[in-house]
Amino acid sequence: MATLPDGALMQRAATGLATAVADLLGGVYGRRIVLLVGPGDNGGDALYAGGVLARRGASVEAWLLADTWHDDALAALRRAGGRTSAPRPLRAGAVDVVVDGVFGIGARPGLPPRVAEAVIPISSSIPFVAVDVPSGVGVDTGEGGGMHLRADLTVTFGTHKIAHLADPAAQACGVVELVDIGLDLPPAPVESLGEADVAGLLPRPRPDDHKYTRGVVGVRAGSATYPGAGLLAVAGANTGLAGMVRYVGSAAETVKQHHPEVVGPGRVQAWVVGPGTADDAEQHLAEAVADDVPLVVDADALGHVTAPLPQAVLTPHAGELAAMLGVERKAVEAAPLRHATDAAARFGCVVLLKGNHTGIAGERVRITTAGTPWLATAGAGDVLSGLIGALLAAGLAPFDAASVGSWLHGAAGTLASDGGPITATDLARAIPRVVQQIAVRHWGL
Ligand SMILES: NC(=O)C1=CN([C@@H]2O[C@H](COP(=O)(O)OP(=O)(O)OC[C@H]3O[C@@H](n4cnc5c(N)ncnc54)[C@H](O)[C@@H]3O)[C@@H](O)[C@H]2O)[C@@H](O)CC1
Ligand SMILES: Nc1ncnc2c1ncn2[C@@H]1O[C@H](COP(=O)(O)OP(=O)(O)O)[C@@H](O)[C@H]1O
Ligand SMILES: [K+]
Repeated sequence: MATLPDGALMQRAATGLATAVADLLGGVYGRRIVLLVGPGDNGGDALYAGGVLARRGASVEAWLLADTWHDDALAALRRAGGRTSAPRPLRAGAVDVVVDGVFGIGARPGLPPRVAEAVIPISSSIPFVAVDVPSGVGVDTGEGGGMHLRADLTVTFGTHKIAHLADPAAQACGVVELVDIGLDLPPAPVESLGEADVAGLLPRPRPDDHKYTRGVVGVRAGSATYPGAGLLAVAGANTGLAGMVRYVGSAAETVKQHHPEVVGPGRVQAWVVGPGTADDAEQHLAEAVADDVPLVVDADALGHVTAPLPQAVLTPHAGELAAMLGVERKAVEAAPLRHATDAAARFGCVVLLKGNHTGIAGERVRITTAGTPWLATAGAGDVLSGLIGALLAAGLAPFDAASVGSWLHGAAGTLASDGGPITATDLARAIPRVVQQIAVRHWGL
C-alpha cells in the first residue's frame, strides 16, 4: 500500500467487485442492490463498488451497521446517486442482491447482535455476494465458531485467504472469485495444488524404467469380515502409478479374482495399512512398520498408532482423528486445520484429514479443493489410501504423495461423477483417465 497512491488498491478492489456483481446480475441498469456496510475498509470496498453500480443505473442502498464507516467511500456512493437506509426485512425478490461488506480481513470470528438482527430477516433466496470473506468467519483459520454470513459468491482480492480454502469457512464462501490487485506477496502458509502443480509433481515413467524402478506398493487391507475394503484399497493402488502391487491379507482370493496383476508378499517400497483389517490391524501395522519404508496408515490401523511414525501418512476422517486426539468429533469439524496440524506435530508425520476440503498437514499445509460431495460414499477412503501408497512407492515424499493423491482422488471423483452419483469402484476406474488428461495437457504426450 505504501508504494501506491492513497486508495489505489481499494479502487482496484471496488472495480473488480462491481464487475463481479454486474456479472452475477447479468446487467446493472434498474437492479436493486443492498450494501451491508461495516466500519472498516471492507465496508469501503462495498460502498465504492456500490457507487460504480449506481452510476450505471442500479438502485443502491447502504445499510450502515456500525457506528463508523469509510467517509470518502460513502461520499462517493452519494455522489453517484446511492443512498443510506435503515435495515428492514427483505422478502424473496425484494432486492436483486445483498453485498456483504461488514467485515473483511480485519475480522474477528463472530457477528455483533446489530449485524445479526439486520441480516436474519433477509429471505435466504436473495443472493449474497461477500466482499473478501463472508463476515464473521475466521479469516486466517477457516474456523466457523460463532455466527457468520453465507455467500453465493465471494469476491476476494490479491490472494486467497485461508477461509476460502479451509472448511467449515470455505463452505460459507460459495463460488470464490479472485481479483488481482497487483500485490507482491510472500510465500503462502497454506497452499492449494492446481492441475499444473500436480503435473509437475507426478512421477512420470522414463524410457529406462522397469516395474521395480517404478516402485512396488504393498497393501495390507481387508479381512474375512470386510473383504471389500481390501479390494478397494487395492483398486486405488492398482491404477498404474506404481510398477507393481502386492497384497497381504485374508482377502487374497477375492483380490486375485478382481485384480490378476496383483501379487503376494515380498519386498515393497511403501505399505498401505488398515482399511477393513478389523482385529488384524495391530499385527499388520507392526509388520509394516518393521519394514522401515514409507507407509499410509488408515482406518482400523489408526487406533494403534501410539508413538511418532516419521515416514507415515495418516489418513483419518474427522471421527478417527477425534478418537486419536481424545476430543469430540464436533471439535475437529469446527477446526479441522488446527486439529490436523496438532496431530502432525504429535505423531511426527503427515496427517491428511479427509472431508469436503481435505487438509494435509506436514512440513507445510495444503488443502485439496478438487472433488465433489458425491465422494461421500462408502469405500472412497479405501481407494484414497491405496492411491497415496502407490505414489509413495513411486518415490514421492509423504507430504507430496498425500497432497497429489488427494488431488487426483478429488479430480477422479469429479470426472466419474459428471454431476451424478458414483461408487468407490467408479472412482478408482477414473484415476487413470485423470492422469491421462494431465499427461496430454501438461506433458505433451
Ligand atoms: N489491506 C489491503 O491490502 C486491502 C484491503 N482491502 C479491503 O479492506 C478490508 C480490510 O479492512 P480493515 O482492515 O479496515 O478491516 P475490516 O473492514 O475487515 O474490519 C473493520 C473493523 O471491524 C471491527 N471488527 C472486526 N470483526 C469484528 C467483529 N466480529 N465484531 C465487531 N467488530 C469487528 C474491527 O475493529 C476491524 O478493525 C479487506 O477485507 C478488503 O475488503 C481492499 O480495499 C484492497 C486492499
Ligand atoms: N462432503 C464431501 N465432499 C467431498 N468429498 C468428501 C465429502 N465427504 C467425504 N469426502 C471424501 O470421500 C472420502 C471418504 O472417505 P472415508 O470417510 O474414509 O470413507 P470410507 O471409510 O467409507 O472409505 C474421503 O476422501 C473424503 O475426503
Ligand atoms: K465481508
